Amino acid sequence: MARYELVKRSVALITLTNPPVNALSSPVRHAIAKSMERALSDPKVTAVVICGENGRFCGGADIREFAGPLRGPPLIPVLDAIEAGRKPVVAAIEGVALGGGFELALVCHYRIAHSKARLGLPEVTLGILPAAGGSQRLPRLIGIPAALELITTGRHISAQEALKLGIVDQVTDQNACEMAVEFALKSVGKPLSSRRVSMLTTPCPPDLDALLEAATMQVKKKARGVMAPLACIQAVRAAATMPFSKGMKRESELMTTLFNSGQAQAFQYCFFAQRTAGKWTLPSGAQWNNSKPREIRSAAVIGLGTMGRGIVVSLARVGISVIAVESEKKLLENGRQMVIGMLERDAKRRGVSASLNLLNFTLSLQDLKDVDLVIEAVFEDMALKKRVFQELSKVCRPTTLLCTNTSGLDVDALAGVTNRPHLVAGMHFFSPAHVMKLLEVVCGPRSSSETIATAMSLGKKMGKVSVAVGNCPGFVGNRMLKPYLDQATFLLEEGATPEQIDKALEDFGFAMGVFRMSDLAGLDVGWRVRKESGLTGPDVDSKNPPRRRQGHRYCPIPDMVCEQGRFGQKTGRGWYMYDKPGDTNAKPDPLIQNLLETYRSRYGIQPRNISDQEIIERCLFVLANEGFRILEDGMAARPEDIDVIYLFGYAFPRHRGGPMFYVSMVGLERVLERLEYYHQAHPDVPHLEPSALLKKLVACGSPPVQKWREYIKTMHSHL
Ligand SMILES: CC/C=C\C/C=C/C(=O)SCCNC(=O)CCNC(=O)[C@H](O)C(C)(C)COP(=O)(O)OP(=O)(O)OC[C@H]1O[C@@H](n2cnc3c(N)ncnc32)[C@H](O)[C@@H]1OP(=O)(O)O
Repeated sequence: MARYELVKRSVALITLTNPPVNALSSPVRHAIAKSMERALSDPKVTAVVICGENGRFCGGADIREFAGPLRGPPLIPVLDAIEAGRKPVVAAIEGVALGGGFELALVCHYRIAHSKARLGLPEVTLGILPAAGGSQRLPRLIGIPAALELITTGRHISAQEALKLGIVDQVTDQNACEMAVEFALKSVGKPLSSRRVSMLTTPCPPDLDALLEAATMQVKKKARGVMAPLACIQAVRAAATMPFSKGMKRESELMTTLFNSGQAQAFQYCFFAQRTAGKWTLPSGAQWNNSKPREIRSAAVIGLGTMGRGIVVSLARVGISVIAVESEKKLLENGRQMVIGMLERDAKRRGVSASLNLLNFTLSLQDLKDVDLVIEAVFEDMALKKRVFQELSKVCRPTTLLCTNTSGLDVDALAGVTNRPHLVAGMHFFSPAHVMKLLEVVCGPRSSSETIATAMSLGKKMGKVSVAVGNCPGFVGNRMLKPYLDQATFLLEEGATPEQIDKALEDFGFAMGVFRMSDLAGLDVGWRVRKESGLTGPDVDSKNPPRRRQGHRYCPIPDMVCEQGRFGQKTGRGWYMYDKPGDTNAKPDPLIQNLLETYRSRYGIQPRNISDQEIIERCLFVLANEGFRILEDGMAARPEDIDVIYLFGYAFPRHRGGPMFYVSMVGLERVLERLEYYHQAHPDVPHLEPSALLKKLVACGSPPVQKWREYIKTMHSHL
């Protein structure tokens, strides 16, 4: 777990050997401690260099170990012994020095970094704080403001920035390890006391309180209800106001609180869920590690609406040449200007030049004959999409992959109109497509493993978190959204207000409640879908009771809101009112209150007081209940995939881990009991009926979420 060798006759070289990221697992900590003892006690050794195998210094503590009791030597004494040693120790930082890896570097007396290395204290993103002395040493080394920013955001910095901040002593383009050995030899005999960061006095700004207060306000606004950034601020305050040993004690207390909060578990689950999601499998046995993706050099995007424009930008900024297609000259010109503007702004923000030379705009599908892949992003209209796919089938060379950005239509029906159904898949981006990280890759029953591998790999290249899902109406994300939205509107009927429901969801951790979010997204989109599905509009059977459709409870209030031309922020009116169209400041609207009151009295509904608990339970338990059905149906391979979709596509609060993790933390038995209760109260809402999988998991003793897969019948898998 760490190699020990003597180089240049007097330098002990300790190499961490724990692939893939040289995490500080128990055997690694043990090996470091033993190697340091050996180096310090060997009279031949005059200096020490610590580096990591395979060009990676260290990715930090082994996060998997956090799930169990501490085994092996604790990290802090191992690090303290390095700093206290009487021989100079140099960290040779290549690749990454993150979390505990960065803290390891901070106890070394000197730090040499390769120019491509990245450093950071990302613990806050795992729901914890840098608790191996990082929160106490970094402020001493670089001052409060800079340390506060790095510790509360978890941002990774480049070697150059680290040099500027005074974190590293030298940056090199050459072999950092060899440079560190040379550096170590030159350091022999020099006094070490000023190199021990724990001995430094924290440079304390006169406006410390104001600075910490401002940071507190900022993190409270940015990460509602999240404890870790607040604990980080308290730890930094300790570094500014306490001696090192007392600060370490405070750091440890804060860490214990975070560890016992449940939030740390949720964040760490998210870390692994995100990585698990990339490991897709198809029923054929093809999977992520045995299927080769094609290289995509050129692509076409059909339709330059909001989605199409974002997709063009996502492709072009990773170096893929794109032909963008529109049906009319005016739309094409408008799309061209928007895309160029978006790419230029994006390039400016990233400090690179905009890749405008990769763009071509055309009105003719004939121009697509040589592209490697097409992404169709026209209106959600099956007949239109089928015409496009038929045309593409004729125009594109037989090997071109044909993908659709549909948000829920049948991908296999589109594959069926082409001459290459195996090369058809869904690539469902989320709006705005150049910003949102999620990509649902929809695997049709005829999609080949190469097609899926290519779509997944292209997603990764574009910086997306790609999740493979099955082909069912709404796929995973939007299929689950429907019952969630239904519950919100049923609660309105029963007596709640949009602002009450939003507040309950925002207190839970969502940045925006469901109605505020709908106003932002535009209410007309859902209205059009409901009209097309025959749920509202002139075609609705007049004999249908007004609050029932297709045999189930239906709430027509969203349709009534749209009928008044209230489409959300863009029209200045929606579930809320705004000072003018385009404004974002949502204010409760008495007209909506009136509409609800009139509606309730028209249907003889006696409004009742609805608790926040009921709002959360009905909205979120029904969301997870549909997630269980999706798992039963084999449309998602595992609960982690569903959670990743909700974290990255629907801004589910990360400190809750995603809907499936959340219900596992509430306790499946409790969730089952509450769903049974609500279903009894609302028997005409089938989504409230507990799913068979939920019942099965409860009957099997409510195993942890990571084990649910074992209880899902694989014969149903569509993935
Ligand atoms: C009392 C003292 C207590 C605590 C103090 C210290 C706390 C910490 O150090 S917490 C850990 C802080 N470190 C991190 O947050 C870094 C996490 N890792 C990453 O950001 C990335 O993995 C990377 C930038 C280091 C590499 O990225 P990439 O090349 O894209 O690889 P992957 O992310 O796919 O990771 C590959 C593989 O490694 C696993 N892994 C990565 N880091 C850790 C880790 N710190 N502990 C355990 N495992 C780790 C990752 O899960 C992947 O494996 P799987 O595919 O099997 O999941």
